[in-house]
Amino acid sequence: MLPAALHPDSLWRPLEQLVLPPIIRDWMADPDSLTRRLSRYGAFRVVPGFHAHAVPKADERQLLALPARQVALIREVTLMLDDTPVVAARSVLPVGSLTGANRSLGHMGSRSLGLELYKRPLCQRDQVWARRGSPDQDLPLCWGRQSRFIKRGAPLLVAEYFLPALWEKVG
Ligand SMILES: C=C(O[C@@H]1C=C(C(=O)O)C=C[C@H]1O)C(=O)O
Repeated sequence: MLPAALHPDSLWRPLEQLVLPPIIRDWMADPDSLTRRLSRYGAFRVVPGFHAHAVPKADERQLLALPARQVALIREVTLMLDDTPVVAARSVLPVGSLTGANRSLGHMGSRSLGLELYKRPLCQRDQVWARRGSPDQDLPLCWGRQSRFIKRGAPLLVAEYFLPALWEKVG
C-alpha cells in the first residue's frame, strides 16, 4: 500500500501545493538549469528520442492554452549521467514559439535545450507543476516536474521525470 503522497497522480498540481521530501523539493523547486546542476555530478549527456510535430496531450494543450488541433514540436530525450539515465524529459514547443531567434530551440539534437533557454536573453520559468507518475509504461513511478518557460516572449513546456537512479547519484 503506497503512502497517499506516493500514489500516481494523473493531474499536474502547482508545486507549492505538494508536500515533498526535502531533497525532492530542493531539485524540483530549483529555478536554475537542470543541465548545469546535473553536470556537477558526472559526465552529462542528452540522448534524443522522439522528435516530431504532433498534437500535444490534452493536459499539455491546457497548460499552454493551445487550441485543440494545433500541432507543436514534441522533443523527448533522456538525460544521462555517466551513461546512466537519470531524467526522462518531454518538451512541447508550439510552432509559433520557434520563430526568429527562437528557431534554434527546434534543432537542438543532442545539445541540451537548457543551454539555449539559460543563455541571454534569459528565459523565465513562470509556472511549475508537479506530479507522481511515470513518463511511459516502461519506466518506474517517479516525481515529475512540468515547467512553462517564456523565451523571447514565447511559451514552451518542459516536463522532467526524475528517475530513481538520480537520487542514488546525488543523494
Ligand atoms: C530546461 C533544461 O533543459 C534540459 C534539457 C532538455 C532537452 O535537451 O530536451 C530537457 C529537459 C531539461 O532538463 C535545463 O537544463 O534546465
